[in-house]
Amino acid sequence: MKTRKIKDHIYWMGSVDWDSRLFDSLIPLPDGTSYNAYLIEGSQKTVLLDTVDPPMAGEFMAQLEGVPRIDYIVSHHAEQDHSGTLLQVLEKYPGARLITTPKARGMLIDLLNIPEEAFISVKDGETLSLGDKTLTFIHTPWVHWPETMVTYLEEDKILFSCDFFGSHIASADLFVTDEGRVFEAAKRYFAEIMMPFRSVIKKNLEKLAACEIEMIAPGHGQLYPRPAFIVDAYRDWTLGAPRNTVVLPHVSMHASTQRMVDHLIGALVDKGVRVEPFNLAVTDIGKLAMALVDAATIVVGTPTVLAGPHPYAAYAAFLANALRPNTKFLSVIGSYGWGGKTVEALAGMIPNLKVDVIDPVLCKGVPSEEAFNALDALAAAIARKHKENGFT
Ligand SMILES: Cc1cc2nc3c(=O)[nH]c(=O)nc-3n(C[C@H](O)[C@H](O)[C@H](O)COP(=O)(O)O)c2cc1C
Repeated sequence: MKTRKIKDHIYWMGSVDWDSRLFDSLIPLPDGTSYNAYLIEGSQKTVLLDTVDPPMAGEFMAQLEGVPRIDYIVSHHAEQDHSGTLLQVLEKYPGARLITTPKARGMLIDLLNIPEEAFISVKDGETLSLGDKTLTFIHTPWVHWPETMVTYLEEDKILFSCDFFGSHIASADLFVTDEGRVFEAAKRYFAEIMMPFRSVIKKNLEKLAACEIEMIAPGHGQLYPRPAFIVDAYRDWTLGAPRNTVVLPHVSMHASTQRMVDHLIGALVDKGVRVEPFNLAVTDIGKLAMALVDAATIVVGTPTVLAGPHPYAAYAAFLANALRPNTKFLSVIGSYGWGGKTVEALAGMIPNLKVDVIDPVLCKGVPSEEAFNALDALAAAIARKHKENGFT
């Protein structure tokens, strides 16, 4: 992809990664992603905002061939998908100074061996004049590492937000054209990357409310010409109450747990509770993460395997614990052959979740009438608790 003009003297640079299907060796990328860098030419100084993932360096450096001078490079975030090409850029522009938060300075030295003399550390709210354009650096810690910041371009009212408000989408459209599609991708991104830091993100959103923003230019995905769309979505994901929804990650080897899951889905639907089941043997964990953003209850469906939960169920519990959703209730259902500590093991895996545990439903072998009745009672208890809490 070539450099693209956003407005006079403001350009998108970077790389659209159409084919990547896994990020951080963990996160599924059904729609690829992009690594966005930006170039701003002021009347006196030129600044580059971020770089690209090292495998994309060739494409990025080719874009820089037409750029004779860079005075400053802003590194919003030390993670390599944005910072990984900094050394090459500094080599090409040895006079350029690298602008970061004080924390990012240390991290970039540790991660990339960037020489100390390249840095200028900026305070929260510090400004930099490019002549006719003014940049304000706003520290936004834990979006999603401790060192992160964003840049506000005052004259053009553009927020360069790096991972904040990002989405993993590869597209030839520079700007968001389909808000529905981007909503889904941005919610997935929020769930996987931002959700563990929900409370600090809330504070960072409040901080940004002071800026009049006409466009958001993130580090991944398309640019937002209507920023309210994504800012409102972030407010909802961080401030909103959980919904009247059960997320039901489950796995079954010989169909007994599966029959329990099927029964519970029907019982919950009868009681007016939405259900999002995820068969862990085939599921995309990004979809599971996304569903956790606003689910009031998690029910894990698992057989007992070697005295504990099936490893896929353990993985789902571990993931939910790491992502720290705002879930309020949790239960476990499943089949066993002779005995074990499935519930105790799962309960020990979720110390971060502030949930009330609703009585589990375990049954020996294939589910009996008694087990189905217990599942009906579980569905009724969930529906009652959701109603008592006003979850809609
Ligand atoms: C590899 C393996 C290990 C198992 N380990 C246990 C166990 O430790 N304790 C137990 O009660 N049942 C154990 N079982 C039996 C299953 O829990 C039992 O067959 C259950 O009904 C399977 O549920 P499913 O049909 O949903 O897969 C094991 C089964 C398999 C295949």
